[in-house]
Amino acid sequence: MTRPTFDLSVYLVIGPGDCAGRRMSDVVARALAGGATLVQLRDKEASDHDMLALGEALIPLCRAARVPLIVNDRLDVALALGADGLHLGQDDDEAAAARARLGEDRILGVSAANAAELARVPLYAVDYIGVGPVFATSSKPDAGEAIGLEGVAAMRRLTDKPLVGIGGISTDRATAVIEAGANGVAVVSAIGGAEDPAQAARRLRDAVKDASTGQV
Ligand SMILES: Cc1ncc(COP(=O)(O)OP(=O)(O)O)c(N)n1
Ligand SMILES: Cc1nc(C(=O)O)sc1CCOP(=O)(O)O
Ligand SMILES: [Mg+2]
Repeated sequence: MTRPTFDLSVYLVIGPGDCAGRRMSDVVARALAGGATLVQLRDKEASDHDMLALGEALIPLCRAARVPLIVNDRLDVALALGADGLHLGQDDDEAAAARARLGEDRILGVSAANAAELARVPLYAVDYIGVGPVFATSSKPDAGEAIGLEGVAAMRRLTDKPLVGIGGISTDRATAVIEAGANGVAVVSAIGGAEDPAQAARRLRDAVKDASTGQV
């Protein structure tokens, strides 16, 4: 096994509570049909046991779409599930230790909102950086102050690592996030809360593609 290739363009971050009363697996299936390029299972309330069951429902969908499945926060669940990767924040497990347990064949992402947080990231150990909240969000009550597009641009100047913007990103705002220097957009409500998750994913993907081809 080698590290899965991954595409940050349209990164769906999702849990059962983010799906407007629908089954999470149905929403994820629709998002994948529309072109979501990466999926993260994120449920802050679930037990590890329940998280594992949720992940087991997503694995076949993601495998069929050849889209990596990332687990939020929980290294042991990611390993038990055979997930493709793990996402850690500044207050989660330490990234270098996580890399040692994950091995070289899984994707590891971390969050960093500014230069001070980036300085704490062992860049050699990580594959991408989640940057946010770019805009105000109601999907993460403990998110800090929005860093804005200037915050994304500042992070771009500080590192060559792949960056994915997160927080309050809609289709209308995706272009600006890419133009500010992100390689992709991570969203909860823009897809999870959309009436048509496939259409939402498709529109985000088109917006990211158009904005990316405009970059040098
Ligand atoms: C792609 C991506 N970027 C950032 C985050 C946020 O991670 P974290 O700061 O650990 O917050 P929680 O998601 O754990 O509440 C993310 N999950 N994904
Ligand atoms: C999971 C998460 N992390 C954030 C960060 O800033 O690190 S913001 C966020 C929630 C993003 O949800 P929505 O797309 O609905 O705004
Ligand atoms: Mg976390």
